[in-house]
Amino acid sequence: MTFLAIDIGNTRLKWGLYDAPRPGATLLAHGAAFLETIDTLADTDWKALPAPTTMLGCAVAGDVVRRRAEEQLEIWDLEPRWVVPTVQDCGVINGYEHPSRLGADRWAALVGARQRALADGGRRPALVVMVGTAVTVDALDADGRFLGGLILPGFGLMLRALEMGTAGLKVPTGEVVDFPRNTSDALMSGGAAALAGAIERQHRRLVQVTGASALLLMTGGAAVKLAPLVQPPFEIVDSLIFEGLLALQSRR
Ligand SMILES: Nc1ncnc2c1ncn2[C@@H]1O[C@H](COP(=O)(O)OP(=O)(O)OP(=O)(O)O)[C@@H](O)[C@H]1O
Ligand SMILES: CC(C)(CO)[C@@H](O)C(=O)NCCC(=O)O
Ligand SMILES: [K+]
Repeated sequence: MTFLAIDIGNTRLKWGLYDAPRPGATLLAHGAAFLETIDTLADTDWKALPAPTTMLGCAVAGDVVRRRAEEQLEIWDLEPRWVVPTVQDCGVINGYEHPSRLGADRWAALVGARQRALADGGRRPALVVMVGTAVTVDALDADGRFLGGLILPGFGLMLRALEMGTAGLKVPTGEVVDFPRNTSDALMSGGAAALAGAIERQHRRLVQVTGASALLLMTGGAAVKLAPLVQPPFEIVDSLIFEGLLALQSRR
């Protein structure tokens, strides 16, 4: 009963093949592909994979990209299924004004975070941070209620905006440092400080509002860039979205 989890973001498609569709399943194989290259997955990364029995994905890059992914899935006898956020699932209550308009990746990550909070005794709120093309900072209280969250530009979008809107800010990628003394480091550190500040602020608010010490879980390709700056103790969980997809699939 193998299970394929897919996360289509705005930059890359990430996939993971598990030995079963349930939390705690073993990851058998995984990979990532930039959206420009996903049309070759069936002929490359997926070609020699054992056929998945079921799949569940979250896709936030639009219908066209999702359909391109579905074409690649045709090598297997598989019904493509995609997450649509609901009012409640797997112990998470969706507080969005229009629950289905919440990003499916955010919903999956919240479900994954709730699984971890429950494993941790269940009485801790959690702040769920995804650092991808866009950055999201989502708050979950101790009862699994999604209180709401922020959407910010990711590193790439921030840098591109500064590049496009100025004459003199076209420079190579820099490092995150406290007091930058060249343009590259100033840009990279500025972006990192903006994101770290938002994360710390939401974490502080969540602790104030819930009166409990909140878990801080970070995921996404660029989460490691923030690690040196973020003050509250945090855990980087690369597979957070996949963990949510496993939980969502297991209760169907
Ligand atoms: N020149 C750059 N310098 C530093 N960071 C960059 C640059 N270009 C892009 N990035 C950042 O790298 C990250 C993209 O990494 P990655 O593809 O691993 O993210 P991701 O989690 O797969 O994103 P998504 O899920 O949105 O597709 C984004 O945060 C992006 O903003
Ligand atoms: C915010 C992103 C881009 C993060 O990947 C995605 O979750 C998305 O497109 N969300 C839809 C809008 C929303 O979540 O309010
Ligand atoms: K993402």
